[in-house]
Amino acid sequence: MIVALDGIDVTFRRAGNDIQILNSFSLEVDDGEFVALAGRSGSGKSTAIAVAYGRRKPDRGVTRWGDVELAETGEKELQKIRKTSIGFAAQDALVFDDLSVSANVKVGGGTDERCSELLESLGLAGFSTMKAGRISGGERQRVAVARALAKDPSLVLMDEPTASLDAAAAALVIEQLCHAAGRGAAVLVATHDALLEEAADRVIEL
Ligand SMILES: Nc1ncnc2c1ncn2[C@@H]1O[C@H](COP(=O)(O)OP(=O)(O)OP(=O)(O)O)[C@@H](O)[C@H]1O
Repeated sequence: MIVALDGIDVTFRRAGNDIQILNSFSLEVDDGEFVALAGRSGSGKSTAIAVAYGRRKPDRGVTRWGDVELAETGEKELQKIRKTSIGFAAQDALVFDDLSVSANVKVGGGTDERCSELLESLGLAGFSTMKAGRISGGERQRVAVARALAKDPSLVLMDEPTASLDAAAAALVIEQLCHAAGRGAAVLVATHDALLEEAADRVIEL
């Protein structure tokens, strides 16, 4: 599902001043395309991902998922589309400590088979019955990635999905992102990771 941001402005108020983070920012990610959103810390990458997911309403500009314009669509309908078609992992992705690793992935939907396959591909097969509260930060990050991909979404939006990972674990995540684009999903990922930028079809600098 193509995601398009068109002429987006976002301004935050800080210490009594308005700071414009996004200024007429536009991007479009096509089906089957893997795009990395790069830029220095504080440049607005997370903000752009939040706008693309409809988590943050821009001050100006239009966001579209396919032919759905977010500002003109009710929250209930947006929620339905998110549930069926969008795989999202925030920078601080929520992992439920009291659920097992596999139950955490199943929260994202998808078949049991697909969830197991993702755990395997992301190097987590040995952890599937463990409570998520007992696994490491990097393992939690991969659980969040697996959950976002479990339903084979047609749009993938992630914020720094390899930030807590070493190169070997990051490579597993990157491979799954390439795989998602390969089966036709639009993939947009905010990142600082040079390996991820290298793997992307296109890098947009903020
Ligand atoms: N709700 C908010 N209120 C005020 N300022 C905010 C808010 N959210 C973000 N900002 C500011 O907007 C700027 C952009 O933030 P954002 O998180 O989008 O950057 P980023 O490029 O993702 O950074 P990083 O690479 O460090 O994660 C930062 O200076 C941040 O402090």
